[in-house]
Amino acid sequence: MAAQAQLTVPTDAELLQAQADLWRHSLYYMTSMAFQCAVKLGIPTTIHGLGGAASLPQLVTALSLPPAKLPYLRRIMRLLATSGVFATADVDVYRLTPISFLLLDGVDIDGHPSQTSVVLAATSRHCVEAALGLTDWFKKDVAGSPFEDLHGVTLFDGSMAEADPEIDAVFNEGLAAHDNSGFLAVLRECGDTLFQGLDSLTDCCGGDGTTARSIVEAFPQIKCTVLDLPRVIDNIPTDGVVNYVAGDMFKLVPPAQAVLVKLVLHHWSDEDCVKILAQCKKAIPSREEGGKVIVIDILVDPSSGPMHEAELLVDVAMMVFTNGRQRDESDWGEIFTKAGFTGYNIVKKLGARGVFEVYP
Ligand SMILES: C[S@@+](CC[C@H](N)C(=O)[O-])C[C@H]1O[C@@H](n2cnc3c(N)ncnc32)[C@H](O)[C@@H]1O
Repeated sequence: MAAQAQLTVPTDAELLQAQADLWRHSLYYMTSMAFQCAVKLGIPTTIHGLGGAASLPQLVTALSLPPAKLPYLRRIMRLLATSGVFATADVDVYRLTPISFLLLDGVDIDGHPSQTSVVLAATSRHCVEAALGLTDWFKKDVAGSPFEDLHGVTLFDGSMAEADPEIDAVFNEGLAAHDNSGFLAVLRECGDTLFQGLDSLTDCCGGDGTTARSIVEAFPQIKCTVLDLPRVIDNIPTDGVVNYVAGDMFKLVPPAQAVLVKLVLHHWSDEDCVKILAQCKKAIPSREEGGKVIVIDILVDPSSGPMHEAELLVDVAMMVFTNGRQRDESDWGEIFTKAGFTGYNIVKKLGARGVFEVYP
């Protein structure tokens, strides 16, 4: 007879806590949907327009909602205030928090463009349906992500744009808003270590050149080149500040003293990361001549407290939506070694992101 595990019966207090935790885990999506609803209604921007704090009746009027919806709005706002999206200033009065500051339409806060499109993309029907397909996907022997398996298209490539240009635009807007945020903090916290003394830099997958332009602004001596796919580069007007090169990072990375790879590698499998980094290595001189690759990407770190849950959520999101993953230090060390690098240094952990220098 198979051995039966000995069950230790939980205490009453533990069982009551377990029931509450079970509700939380089963209903977390209510927070996501309430969050999406607040963004779609434009509540952060409306509170901002009302001077930074607003009562429920003020919100109902400003948003042109039926007055009978006020008690329902109260319940949504109460949940979102408990989750830190808003704060309560007084009874039934809400104000903005750092999260809702990131959701103001058309307001760029210290280089963080509005993140509304990130919320709309992440909570879109396409993404939620892909997550609902996780169980079926596990049972099938397929190579692509649950998103590809369900929708038959790959996120962020031409196939998505062809199948549904409208949602593709939301995803790309969300990606740009996400990736362009926080770079001024990198410049402030470790700009000198990373960029002082460099004469040239290639931003590999640098998109529209936003990052490269802020580097040149802070370090005008650096000759900056942005590499991206022809379909991206062909739509960028030349600006005289940065040199734009259309190409494929799997074939050639334009040579420079340093190559920057920011929020790129987490979209790719380990095998592809090794190929990309090997091309980056070919583009730079020896370590003695100052050659290095700067990698800025998510660094999963169990000691990062509440940040760690976010790191794990974006890891599973990568698994559901793409073929990429988030990596801990040993994962990063392994792909750096496999790509032929001799060492690396973690210059700083900024939020969930690690800033690495990787040496040839
Ligand atoms: C996640 S974004 C990069 C974000 C950017 N480094 C930033 O921090 O703002 C991905 C970019 O990689 C580009 N890309 C994808 N495949 C590429 C390839 N094979 N060669 C060059 N660029 C590529 C895409 O066009 C897109 O602009």
